[in-house]
Amino acid sequence: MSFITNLRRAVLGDLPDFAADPIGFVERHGIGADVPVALRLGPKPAFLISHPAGFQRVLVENRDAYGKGAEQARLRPLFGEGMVTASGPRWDAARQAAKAAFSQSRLNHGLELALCVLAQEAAGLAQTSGSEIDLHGLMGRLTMRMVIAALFHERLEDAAAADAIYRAGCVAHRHLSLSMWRLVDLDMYLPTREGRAFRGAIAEMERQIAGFAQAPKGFLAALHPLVAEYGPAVMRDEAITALVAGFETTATAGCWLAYALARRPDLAAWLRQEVEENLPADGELRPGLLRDLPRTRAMVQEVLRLYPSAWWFARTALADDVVSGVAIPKGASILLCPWALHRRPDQWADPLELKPARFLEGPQPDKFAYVPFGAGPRACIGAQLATAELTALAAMLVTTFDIEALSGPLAAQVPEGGITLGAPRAGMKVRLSVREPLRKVA
Ligand code: HEM
Repeated sequence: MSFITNLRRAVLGDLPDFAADPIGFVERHGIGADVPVALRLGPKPAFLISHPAGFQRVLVENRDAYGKGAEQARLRPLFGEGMVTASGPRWDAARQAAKAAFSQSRLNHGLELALCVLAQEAAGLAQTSGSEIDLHGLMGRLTMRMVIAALFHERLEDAAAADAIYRAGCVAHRHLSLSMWRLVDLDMYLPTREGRAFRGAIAEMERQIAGFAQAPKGFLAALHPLVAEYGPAVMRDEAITALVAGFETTATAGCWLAYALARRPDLAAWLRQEVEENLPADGELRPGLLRDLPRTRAMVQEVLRLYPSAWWFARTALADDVVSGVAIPKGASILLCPWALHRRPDQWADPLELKPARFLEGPQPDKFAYVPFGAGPRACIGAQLATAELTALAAMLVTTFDIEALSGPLAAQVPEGGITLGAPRAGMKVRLSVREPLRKVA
């Protein structure tokens, strides 16, 4: 090895290897490991965790010894002190307020609006029946509108506003993915093009959220006690947090779900039969119906097993600990990796096969072997919403369209592996052709 290579390795550790091929890196190091794997990501020690007992220890058993430390600093310009980045009493208060927002009745109303948006978008897609579509762009625009409808009870019918907030979400997400493994995020300090674009995206989201906050509904209305305690910036921080946490994760899952259905017409037909048997006479999807579609939900669960949008998430050790016999020093970074966990052959029969029926039959997986939404007190607040939205999306797709995959086999698709899993860099293309008369548009 040359002097430069040695120096680079001494300073950056495993970072260059990780950044060059993130998915390959965690597969090589993580799948099958029964203890935390020591890594060096920059100057700090780090550990990759991809076994159930490790998730259990860090997220539940000894959770007070792990915090959302340095890893979250990169998110602060965007999320401020929102729920993802906050800790202590501020986090506690936000979580309580959000629980009220996600109560069954509030959620149902938001979901009804999200389903109207889905029906509208399906009608739009039907007009271009037979054309080639890139799934990531389609799902991004669709889920941004659905999440805004579900959370803020706004249908965002103005196409220019919908486009602007979608683009802002993409820029913000891309910046977080690019800066994630840099030792210093210079874009935050220098007048670079990237930095300007990121700040512009934040400003656009703030502008639209300020508009929604003028007559707060849904999630924003539930934040009142928090605003009274912590001041008006809470509204901005929590709304951007929920929007960004909820949009790209759901879009990524929607992409893999649609592509999986395209590659597996047998599964699409299996789902279609279930949905058609349960759809009311007017053919409209409603929130209550989504609970009665076990096959469709199992498909969503299986897609989130093989393609978990949150394919890794991080903690910082706040105290020394021992995880499965390995000493974890205070200050170490912990990478928890659902991608590697969900593909363990000791936990899943045929782990690389898409088999939704595994969630309907036979023994269910260890609680800590399946964590697409995390676990413990900081598990995803939007899990129920995301599952409902994805179930509705699958139901709409199989009953409305024939989906033809144009980008090759599912197993050959390698996700980008940024801050969320993402789609392959080259995109995933499909052709959507209308199957039958469209459902009524709300
Ligand atoms: C398929 C879609 C989604 C996936 C896979 C997902 C996954 C996750 C995961 C794994 C965590 C835990 C991260 C950690 O422990 O560090 C999390 C947290 C969170 N998610 Fe989601 N999420 C999704 C959709 C949503 C939606 C729709 C919302 C909108 C409300 C949302 C809001 C949040 C928030 C606010 C947190 C932070 C919770 C806390 O720290 O207390 N997520 N999500």
